[in-house]
Amino acid sequence: MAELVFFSGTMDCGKSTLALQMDHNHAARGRVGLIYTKLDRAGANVLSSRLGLSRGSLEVGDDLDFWESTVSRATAGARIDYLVCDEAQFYTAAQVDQLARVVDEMDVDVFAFGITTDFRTELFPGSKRLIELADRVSVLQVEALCWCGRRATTNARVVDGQMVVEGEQVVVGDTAPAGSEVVPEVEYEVLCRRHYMRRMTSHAARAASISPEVLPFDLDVCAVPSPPAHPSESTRPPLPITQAD
Ligand SMILES: Nc1ncnc2c1ncn2[C@@H]1O[C@H](COP(=O)(O)OP(=O)(O)O)[C@@H](O)[C@H]1O
Ligand SMILES: Cc1cn([C@H]2C[C@H](O)[C@@H](COP(=O)(O)O)O2)c(=O)[nH]c1=O
Repeated sequence: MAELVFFSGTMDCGKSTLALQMDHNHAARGRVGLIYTKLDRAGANVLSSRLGLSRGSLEVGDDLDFWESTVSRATAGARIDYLVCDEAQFYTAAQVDQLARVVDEMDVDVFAFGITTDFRTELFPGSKRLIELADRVSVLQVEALCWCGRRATTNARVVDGQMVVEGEQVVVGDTAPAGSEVVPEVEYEVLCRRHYMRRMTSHAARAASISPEVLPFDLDVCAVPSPPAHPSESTRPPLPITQAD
């Protein structure tokens, strides 16, 4: 029986890589699928992974009706066993309903991939509907890590070097590679919840650790360890929020 599965996680946890692997594995067994994505960083009609793999794909526009499109392809004689749907957080709730209908009425598997929450820690519309409707929600096993070494569960947006919590929900962008000198206008950084709440990006933590103003505080708290973090970090006293801003 076909399934609607939502593979979810933070940015940079391997979703697009898994999407390409799922397609590869199913195609290798003779199944026929369609690959969809929306607003991939690499441009329209491409599903790309940071591991360097990419594939041509169908671009999802707001006016795409997955049900109509799948029915018309099948009616024209195409065989469709599964749909791979990347960047599904950007899909509309109606499109997720259409995907569920494709699963239930056409027996086509739908493998959807996307981040759950935006830079404000609020659900994206597509992810919200997928969590509501999916047969399974699978959190990716590869954990993206916060700079402190804890598991990252949030996606912070950094504009001109400052973490922001207001703005447009959709701004296509990338996470900064470690040690990168070039700072784009908008980038993202995955953080653990506690450092998200304190607005403590790796850059802010590094700045705090070298600022003379933090000298009266426990410098160890402000130090920027290279992951994995010191195991005792979870027992350290919390940094005052004012220091993180
Ligand atoms: N140079 C590299 N060597 C090994 N793994 C890498 C490298 N670059 C990226 N990765 C892996 O790729 C993951 C990001 O994959 P990607 O599919 O682009 O993520 P997502 O779609 O979730 O944003 C990283 O978490 C890391 O595990
Ligand atoms: C948090 C957040 C992210 N985005 C964008 C940034 C990227 O283009 C994609 C996520 O892609 P990935 O393959 O999972 O890295 O989403 C956004 O538009 N708004 C946000 O709040």
